[in-house]
Amino acid sequence: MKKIAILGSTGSIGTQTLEIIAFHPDRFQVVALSAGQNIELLISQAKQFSPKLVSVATKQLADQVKLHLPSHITVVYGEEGLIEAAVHPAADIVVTAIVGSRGLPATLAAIEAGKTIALANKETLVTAGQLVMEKAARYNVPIIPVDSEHSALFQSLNGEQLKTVYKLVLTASGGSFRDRTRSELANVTIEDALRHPNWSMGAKITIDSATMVNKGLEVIEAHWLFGMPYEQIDVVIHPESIIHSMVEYDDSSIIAQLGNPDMRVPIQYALTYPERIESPAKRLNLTAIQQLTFREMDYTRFPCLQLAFECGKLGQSAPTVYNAANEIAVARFLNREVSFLDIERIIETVINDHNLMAITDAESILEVDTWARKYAAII
Ligand SMILES: NC(=O)C1=CN([C@@H]2O[C@H](COP(=O)(O)OP(=O)(O)OC[C@H]3O[C@@H](n4cnc5c(N)ncnc54)[C@H](OP(=O)(O)O)[C@@H]3O)[C@@H](O)[C@H]2O)C=CC1
Ligand SMILES: CC(=O)[C@@H](O)[C@H](O)COP(=O)(O)O
Ligand SMILES: [Mn+2]
Repeated sequence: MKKIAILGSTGSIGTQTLEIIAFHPDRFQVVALSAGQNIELLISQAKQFSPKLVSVATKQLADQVKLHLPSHITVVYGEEGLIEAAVHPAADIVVTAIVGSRGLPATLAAIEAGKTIALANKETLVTAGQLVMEKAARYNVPIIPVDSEHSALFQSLNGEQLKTVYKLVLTASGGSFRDRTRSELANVTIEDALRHPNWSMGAKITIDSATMVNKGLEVIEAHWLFGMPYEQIDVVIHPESIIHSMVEYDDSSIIAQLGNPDMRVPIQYALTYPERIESPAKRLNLTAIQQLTFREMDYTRFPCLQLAFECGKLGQSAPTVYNAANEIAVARFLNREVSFLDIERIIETVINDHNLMAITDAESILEVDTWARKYAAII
C-alpha cells in the first residue's frame, strides 16, 4: 500500500489524483490532503478518503473544517500547515499539485523528509530548478514528473543513455488562440482564453497555455528534470495533443509516448512507477483519429516562449523573474485588470528591468520573486 499526500487536492490535478486512488483502493492510501480556499470540497474528500491530516489556507478556514471532521483528523493551516502535509511521517509519495511557486517551501521540505515527489507544480522547478534538483540528489529522492510532456519524455528516455539524446521535442497544442493572428488577440476575453481545445485544467495553466508561457515553463522544467541543455530542447505545435512529447536520439530514431489527453494517465504512472497497471482512461484508437498533424513553432506569434528560452539560457535569477511576473500578470488578467496582450508586456518589462543576480538559496529566490511580483503588480 503506497501512502500518498496531496498538496492541492481540490484542484484539477488533485481531484484527478484522488480519482486514481479511488480506482485502486488496494494500492493507495491517502494520508494528507491540502487545499487553499475550497473547504467544502476538502471536507467531502476527507470524509471519503479518511486522511490523518488536512491543511487549508487560513486559521479561519481551519476552524470551520474542524466542525465537520472527526477529531482524529488533524486540521492545520497556512504555509506551515502545507509543510506539515508535505512531511507527514506516514507519506511515501507527495503529489505537488498546488499552483504557483508558493509550492516551493513545501516541496523542499518534502524532499528533506525523503518523500518521493510526484511533481505537477512546474513553477517550483522554474523558479528554483537548481536548488530543487541538487536537494533531491543530496537526499536521494526521486522526482517523477506528472506534467504530461515530461511524463512522456521520462517514459521515452527509459532505459536509454542520456548522452545519446539528440534532442527533446515538447509538443504544444497551441492553446485557445492557436489559429488567431496577433492582431486578433487585442480584445480576447477571459472566457475565450479559458476554452482550451484539448485539456480541462485549472485557470492559471489554461491562460499559460494560450500565451505559450506554459510551454516556456515546460522547456525550463525539462532542462532541470533531464539535465538537457536548452540547445537540445525543441517545441513543435501538435494540435491534437495525442503525442505528449518525444525524444530524438543520435541514430535518428524518435521515441514518443502517445495517448488520449487525460492527465490521469501520467498521474497514475508517477504513483505506480516503474509498474504499469490498468487505468480508468479511455484507450487510444488511432484508426478513429486517422491523422496526427504538426506545425513549426512561430516564435514571433508566441514571444513568451522565445523569452523563456532566453531566460533559461541566462540562468541565475532570470527564470524566477519570468515565473513570478507571469503569475502576477495572469492573476491580473483573470481579475479583469489587464488585457490578454498585457500579460506578455508585463513579463517582458519586468525581465528587461531586472538586474540579473545569483540564486544561491531559497532566501535569494524569495527576494527576487518578491521584487518581480511587486513590480508586475503596478505596471
Ligand atoms: N491541470 C492540469 O491538467 C495540469 C496542471 N499542471 C500543473 O499542476 C499544478 C496545479 O494545476 P491545476 O490542478 O490545474 O490548478 P488548480 O487551479 O485547478 O488547483 C490549484 C490547487 O492549489 C490550491 N491552492 C491555491 N492556492 C493555495 C494556497 N494559498 N495554499 C494552499 N493551496 C492552494 C488550490 O486550492 P483551492 O482550490 O482549495 O483554493 C487547488 O487545490 C500547476 O502547477 C500546473 O501548472 C501540470 C500539468 C497539467
Ligand atoms: C496537460 C498538460 O500537461 C498541460 O501542460 C498541457 O500540456 C497544456 O497544453 P499546451 O500547453 O500544449 O496547450
Ligand atoms: Mn504540460
